[in-house]
Amino acid sequence: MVTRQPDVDPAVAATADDIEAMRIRGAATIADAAAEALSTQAKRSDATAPDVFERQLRAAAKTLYETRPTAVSLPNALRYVLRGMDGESVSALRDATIARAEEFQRELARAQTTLGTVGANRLRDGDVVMTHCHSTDALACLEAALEDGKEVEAIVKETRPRKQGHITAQQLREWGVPVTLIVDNAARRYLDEADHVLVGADSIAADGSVINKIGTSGLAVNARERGVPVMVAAQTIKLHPDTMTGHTVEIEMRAESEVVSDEERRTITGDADDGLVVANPAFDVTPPRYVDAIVTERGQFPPESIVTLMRELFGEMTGEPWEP
Ligand SMILES: O=P(O)(O)OC[C@H]1O[C@H](OP(=O)(O)O)[C@H](O)[C@@H]1O
Repeated sequence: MVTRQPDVDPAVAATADDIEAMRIRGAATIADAAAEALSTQAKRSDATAPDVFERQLRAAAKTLYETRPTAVSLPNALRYVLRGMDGESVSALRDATIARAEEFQRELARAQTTLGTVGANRLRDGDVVMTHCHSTDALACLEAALEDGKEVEAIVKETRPRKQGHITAQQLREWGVPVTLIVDNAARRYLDEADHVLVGADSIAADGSVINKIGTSGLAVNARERGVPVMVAAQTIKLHPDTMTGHTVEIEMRAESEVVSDEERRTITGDADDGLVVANPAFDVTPPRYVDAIVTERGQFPPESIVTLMRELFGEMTGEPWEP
């Protein structure tokens, strides 16, 4: 459970729980939900003084921030909305915050659509695309290619331990795309049939490293060895400004229950039940040399040049998202 801050609306706390438990998941979807939650906090605030209203909003932001550490879209969303919290009275602050959250959500949706058209330009009619996990940014590229009348096929990696590849497969089948679902271990074999690897990102570091679902880096290394280009679909909300000042991106470690059941654990360890560590990192880091292009709503970039865009969009940012 997320640490509760005082004065946080129950609806905000519920959103935080949903993000933590991954009922709400995917970097862009988390950002959208966080903006929505801040808007809800603003609408429902019982504050009668501006400083109390602001304190409540910052407490809500901190509660949301503490859910999951890796996807930078979450703090970027919180910062964006809180920077619009402007006004001399509670009602002015409320209106400004709600309007800012709506603006953020609108821009988020627009960015994904624009990114999709850029990514689709990299895909040719008849291409086979290998995917990893479930990324709405990556799927936007495929959707735009389909809208352009291109026929594409997909090889979808299952993506252990949570099997989010199934969500990708379901979406692609709804769009009529032929799908071959494979276990993660079959990826290298099937790369011979793929024209592209297409993945999303939870964070992009200043050096162009891509932080995405565990297994992305191994896939990218194998793709390079096989000569298959790796395309990362990531809105600029995924750019991690703190990495410009030397900070690293924290990799979330998740519960062992996602990997083994209690029964499986007992089978392995017997009654002793010690000496077994189950490690479950949710993400890994793909170095820029294995990535061919980062596709954003501002166009596509070689990973090494992404820092230029990062500086232009974010400047040198410091401090926690909820700090003024
Ligand atoms: O923003 P979109 O492209 O939807 O997703 C980006 C990334 O977020 C997901 O993380 P998780 O499932 O929340 O752990 C996956 O790693 C995916 O590639």
